[in-house]
Amino acid sequence: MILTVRAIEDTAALDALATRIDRLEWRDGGATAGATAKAVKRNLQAVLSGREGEALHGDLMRIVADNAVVKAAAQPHRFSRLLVSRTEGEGHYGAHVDNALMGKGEDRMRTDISFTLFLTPPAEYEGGELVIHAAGMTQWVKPQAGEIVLYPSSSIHEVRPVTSGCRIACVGWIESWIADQGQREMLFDLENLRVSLRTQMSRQSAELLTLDKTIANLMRMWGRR
Ligand SMILES: O=C(O)CCC(=O)C(=O)O
Ligand SMILES: [Fe+2]
Repeated sequence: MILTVRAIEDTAALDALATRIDRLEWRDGGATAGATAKAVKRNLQAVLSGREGEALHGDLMRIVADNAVVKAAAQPHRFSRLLVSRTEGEGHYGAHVDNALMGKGEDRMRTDISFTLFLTPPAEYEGGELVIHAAGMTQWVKPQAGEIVLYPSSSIHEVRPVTSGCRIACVGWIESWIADQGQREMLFDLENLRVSLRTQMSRQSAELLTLDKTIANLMRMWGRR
């Protein structure tokens, strides 16, 4: 499942983030890629370790992790550290697969879902599409600024060369309670059904209680760290 979620609604909030990101220091993006991905990665990455960088990291994390649709679609157990990348002047990230395991020690995690929070309006740069090669079909995405694209970490994907302008994006990974993407999709469908039925009937109705029970029991059956 490839999903686009609107996460930042107002342009003032996007402008404020852009201003903060502008003040950060940038390094070669190759430093944070796995061995094979490094060879195809041509972009810059913000240093998020300073005081302002950490504050920004916290705010970006809240934008993603507190989003109700992200929660329902991804069933997150753990989030990776986020990266903020800048791609310009023919910069790109060639076809690659993300590392299956990331982080060290306590933070070691499996990557089930990859996501990109797009921070630049699409009219401000050419190219820079995120291209996801799912089984049997290829999807090109270049959404609005403030939208998050979630896609399976198991897919081959790439960022097309940015031929003019500059593309700023925030990327990260999720370890889900539900490792299997088919099971995750079924739970997401049921969750959406529940939200829609709640607008039509009482929460205490037998139908909604049965749905609550089924969702909870499927989570118990499929939920794994
Ligand atoms: O910038 C993007 O949209 C995706 C970046 C990516 O694939 C990665 O960092 O592994
Ligand atoms: Fe990637």
